[in-house]
Amino acid sequence: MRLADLHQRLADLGARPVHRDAIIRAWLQGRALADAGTTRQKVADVFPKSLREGLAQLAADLDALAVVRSEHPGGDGSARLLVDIPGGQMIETVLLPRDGVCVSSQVGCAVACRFCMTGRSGLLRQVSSLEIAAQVVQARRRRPVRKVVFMGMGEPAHNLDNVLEAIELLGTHGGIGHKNLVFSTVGDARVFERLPQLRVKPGLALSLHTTRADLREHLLPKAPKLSPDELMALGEAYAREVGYPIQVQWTLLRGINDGDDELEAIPRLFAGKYAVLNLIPFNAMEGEGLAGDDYRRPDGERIVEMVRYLSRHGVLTKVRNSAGQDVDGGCGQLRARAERPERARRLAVVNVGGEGAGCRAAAPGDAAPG
Ligand SMILES: C[S@@+](CC[C@H](N)C(=O)[O-])C[C@H]1O[C@@H](n2cnc3c(N)ncnc32)[C@H](O)[C@@H]1O
Ligand code: SF4
Repeated sequence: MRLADLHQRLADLGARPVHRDAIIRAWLQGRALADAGTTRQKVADVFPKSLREGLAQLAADLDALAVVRSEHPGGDGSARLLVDIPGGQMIETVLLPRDGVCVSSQVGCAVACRFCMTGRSGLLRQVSSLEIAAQVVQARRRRPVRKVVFMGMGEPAHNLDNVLEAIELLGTHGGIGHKNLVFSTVGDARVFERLPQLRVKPGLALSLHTTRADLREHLLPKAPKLSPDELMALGEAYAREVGYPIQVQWTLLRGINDGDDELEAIPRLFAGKYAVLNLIPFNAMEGEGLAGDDYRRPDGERIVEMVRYLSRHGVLTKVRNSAGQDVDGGCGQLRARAERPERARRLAVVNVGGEGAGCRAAAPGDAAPG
């Protein structure tokens, strides 16, 4: 369901724009639709009878957009939700520490990054704007939400209309600060055209992973063929326009993008740019045929060394640990496990202890970089 469908539905029930907006606000804030006014009495006073009578069914239909199948609390204060969406598909939504939520924008993903579980299946289905918003609603029913990061399953640039509609909705009626909406992408020309035109301009996280164009083409085989230099230039223009820095994402793969060559090239790439660097230690799972069979994360000492070197050379660098690693923290892993119960018993999460992939425990914008 998209916003136009909801508007039509409310109009058919006799809602005037002011009623419609009050109902959408109540929904996005995780309140009952019947509490859209300040009191039930007030709703009864101001809403037409047809609308009052239709609210229960509408609430049920909105609830069906994202149904929490199971909750998996992590030791770090996060919780992974396995969520059913209409049509028999499952997605992951992650409640982050410090009032954040990480939402999924697609079931599967066509970019096929070699280190990502979600990319293994290819694209299975787009997640609609209201299904994205419904993930935030589910989060708000559990805890306060002040930040929404699009770092769950899927590539937001490949579902742009739905993601941008969700961003506009969350940044207006949803009451989320614009820079606290974080659009995470491998980079796509359409993103850099469309984001500046939005009323609600989100923060931008750019999944770069390397300074080398050839390595990037290998790691992200179906990402648009924009070089790291081009991506940084496009990100820089957006960051200057909106006034908040690009968050450059770098999934750390031992022996692949953690070498001295990258360390020397990163400060050159970042020189003069309004950007911060998030190093994300690779999150792996055991088991044949699962993402990351060939990858490892660097050891802790190397990661510390990298942060020190980069900080000394003027790059604001943070290590971003994923939320809920003790519960299949890598993006798409919980879903994969749920879809393969017979295999699940043979699997074990390799990297436990609060580090890994997908949704950051400390989401971009959460803490001062450096
Ligand atoms: C799951 S993606 C979703 C958003 C978007 N498709 C993107 O790539 O930016 C969010 C982040 O998770 C990271 N990621 C995916 N799989 C990972 C893994 N196994 N370990 C660490 N980070 C991972 C990606 O590199 C990306 O920066
Ligand atoms: S990292 Fe992002 S773009 Fe790459 S496959 Fe996973 S979800 Fe898709």
